[in-house]
Amino acid sequence: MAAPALRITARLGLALDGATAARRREASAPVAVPAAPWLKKAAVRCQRAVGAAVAEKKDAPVSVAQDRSGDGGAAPELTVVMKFGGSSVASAERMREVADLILSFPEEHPVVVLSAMGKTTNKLLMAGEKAVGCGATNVSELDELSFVKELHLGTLDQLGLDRSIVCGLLDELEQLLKGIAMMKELTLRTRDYLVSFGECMSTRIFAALLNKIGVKARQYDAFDLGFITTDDFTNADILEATYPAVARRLHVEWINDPAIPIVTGFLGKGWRSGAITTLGRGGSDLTATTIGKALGLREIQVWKDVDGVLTCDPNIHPKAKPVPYLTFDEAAELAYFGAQVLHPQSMRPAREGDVPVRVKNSYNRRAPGTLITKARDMSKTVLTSIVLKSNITMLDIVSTRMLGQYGFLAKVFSIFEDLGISVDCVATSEVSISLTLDPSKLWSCELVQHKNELDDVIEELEKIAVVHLLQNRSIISLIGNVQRSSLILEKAFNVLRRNGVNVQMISQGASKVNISLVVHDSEAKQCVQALHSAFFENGFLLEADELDVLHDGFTSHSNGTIHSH
Ligand SMILES: Nc1ncnc2c1ncn2[C@@H]1O[C@H](COP(=O)(O)OP(=O)(O)O)[C@@H](O)[C@H]1O
Ligand SMILES: N[C@@H](CC(=O)OP(=O)(O)O)C(=O)O
Repeated sequence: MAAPALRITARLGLALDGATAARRREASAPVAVPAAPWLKKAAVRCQRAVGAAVAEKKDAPVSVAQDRSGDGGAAPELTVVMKFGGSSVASAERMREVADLILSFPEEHPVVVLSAMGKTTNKLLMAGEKAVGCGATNVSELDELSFVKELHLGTLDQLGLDRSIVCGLLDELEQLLKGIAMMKELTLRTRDYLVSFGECMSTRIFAALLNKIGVKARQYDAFDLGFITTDDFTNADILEATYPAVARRLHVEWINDPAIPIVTGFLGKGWRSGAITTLGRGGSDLTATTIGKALGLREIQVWKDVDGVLTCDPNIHPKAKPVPYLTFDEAAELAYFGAQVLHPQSMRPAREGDVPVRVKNSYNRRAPGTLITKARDMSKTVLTSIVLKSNITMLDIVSTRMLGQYGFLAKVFSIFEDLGISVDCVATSEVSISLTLDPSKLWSCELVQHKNELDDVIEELEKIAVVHLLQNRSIISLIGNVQRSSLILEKAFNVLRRNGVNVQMISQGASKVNISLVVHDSEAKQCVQALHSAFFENGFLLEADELDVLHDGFTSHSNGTIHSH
């Protein structure tokens, strides 16, 4: 396709209203908080319990929880959010490590947000899918149900905690799966209820662990804490009412009875249905940033299993390295365009509340991680990170000139709006539009599988245009300083040309941090690897000063040339 004359990038997140009959799961009984006070005595017990578990590890010094109330009087303010993802709390040992990690910051008064343990969410989803076809009597035998039971009960046993902490939830889970088997149906609403068990159990176990070692903790289900969302099951958006509700509840209970809040990530309550909703896969990051904004905290820490946001997905390129600083815009763009490390919407509350986000490694706590803030010095920045989003559907739409340019663009986008389909990248010329469709709004399956939705779009578009459907495409996003776009593009296209890759669409975001290139799926990984080598491994970025000179020379002398590095 010829390169379009004018390029814009647009995102249309289109909400589907899922008003359904109200039904809500009863909030589970809160974890009992032992009488042990939030005081120095607790520190001694913490040292014994947690210290014993990790004392031999040289890189994980145990610092003991101090008297966090300072003068022993009024509770100090909550200071940070610490969010731990599934990989950070995947086992009893990991839970102990995370408890130790939290206690190693005695000066902090954290709100803790947890995801489900390990791969629990995937297992629950798989159990649900299988239950649809297996018959109610066979539900108890489902491997995935056994896995989830064994993981949680085994973890309680290893931590010396009472199995009753999750028994009620496990019974309820089995009942739900039997219900799915009887109905032979798994709706989006039921999926959310189903996966909620993961976070409900991990937080209860972790709160009980902290309480056992003498650190007062209080478990909260986000759907009871004040997380109010749209009723878009599996991909709900957080509503404004959430912020004051969450702030009030956490603040008042902390002041009256200081105990570390342990909050379920990922979950909310639909404002119309009153049912449990989820915030999209990886949504616990969004839970954390929402709490950070609600309470106006000093920092939001997102603890992962990598040393921060990396220059690319480490599964694509093992030489990916940590990016020390990012802006909210860069991080949002990176997440939106497919970097699994952060939830796409998670930067929004942090940016609105201007609360810095730190991405850290719970397996390597000394690593500095990535600090994400509103602004940073971009003067030496060329490229920050390369992101790949695969299995994308692309549409080339060429006007049949039945409409003027304005009418054409408006009509095309109104078709997507009416059908509730999100658009990722757009490149336009006067009479044509190329765009990619965003599969991320859909739950673990790609848009291309939703044949009817696509057929409807194409049928509507064909009333005003000639439409070509191009599947199995990938978007490679170059996140960086788009003020240096000529330099980035020159280098990128050199690499792509050397690798014989034909770029099918190019789009530069208005946010000035992202250039997106669309290539065929089959070439995409190899492209990212070659681009990573060129930009990050051959001293290219170390020559930023030199690039400055070249860049300035280029802009001030229009006939100047930039040498390929
Ligand atoms: N640019 C990137 N930087 C860091 N990690 C990335 C990137 N792209 C993909 N990843 C993947 O994201 C994973 C961390 O995100 P995630 O699994 O959601 O963490 P958690 O479950 O701990 O919240 C890493 O293990 C890594 O494989
Ligand atoms: N457990 C949910 C929510 C989440 O945020 O998980 P994680 O932090 O492990 O990506 C999921 O798997 O999507």
